[in-house]
Amino acid sequence: MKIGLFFGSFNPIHVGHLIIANVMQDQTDLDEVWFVVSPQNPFKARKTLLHEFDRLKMVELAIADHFFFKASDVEFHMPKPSYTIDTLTLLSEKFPNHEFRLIVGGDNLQHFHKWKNHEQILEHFGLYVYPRPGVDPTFEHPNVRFVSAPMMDISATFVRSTIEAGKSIKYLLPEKVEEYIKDKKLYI
Ligand SMILES: Nc1ncnc2c1ncn2[C@@H]1O[C@H](COP(=O)(O)OP(=O)(O)OP(=O)(O)O)[C@@H](O)[C@H]1O
Ligand SMILES: O=C(O)c1ccc[n+]([C@@H]2O[C@H](COP(=O)([O-])O)[C@@H](O)[C@H]2O)c1
Repeated sequence: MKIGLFFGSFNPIHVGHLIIANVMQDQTDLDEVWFVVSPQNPFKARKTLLHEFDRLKMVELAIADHFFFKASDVEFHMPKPSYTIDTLTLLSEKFPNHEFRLIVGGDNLQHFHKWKNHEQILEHFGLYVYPRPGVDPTFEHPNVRFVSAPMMDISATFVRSTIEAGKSIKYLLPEKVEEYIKDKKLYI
């Protein structure tokens, strides 16, 4: 099978992530999308980062009813920060019958040249890119595929700041995730 690996901090998962995954699974040759929750992005500060167990739980709640989506905690058992090439290598060894591609938002292309062994990622795996407002990624490589789909101006940063401001996050993420955040009093 051809698997799209959707790596992310998912702090928290929001409807943007779900729409991206659905477009990738439904409109490309990807059979499944696996959401890989990264404990620590090498480029991001830890300040507002929730514990990875909470982030994984929210991903699981969000995708529970989608047959072709899966959640992965593979990076929880690996050294931190989370370098994508190391995870790709491990997953390829573990699942030799699957072909893996990376799903990324256009913003990630801007700094992609700084990722660990990025040439290897391009050569052996390749990227499926979802457009993101405010970024105009000019990146030419035979293994980089731009998927044309509606842009969404939503981010986990916006979700967190909305919660902090005491405003409603209804419709920004699935109801079950909203309930989890409220029950556990997260991001306040
Ligand atoms: N609205 C969006 N449009 C396109 N790509 C997105 C969007 N939101 C998230 N992504 C992509 O999803 C992946 C995981 O992103 P991440 O979990 O960091 O979400 P985020 O909303 O960008 O978070 P934050 O605001 O905390 O930086 C990344 O590849 C990112 O580019
Ligand atoms: O491998 C790298 O060098 C690398 C550099 C920056 C980001 N990443 C990964 O890219 C993914 C997207 O990160 P984020 O925080 O934007 O969701 C996440 O899994 C990070 O670990 C990976």
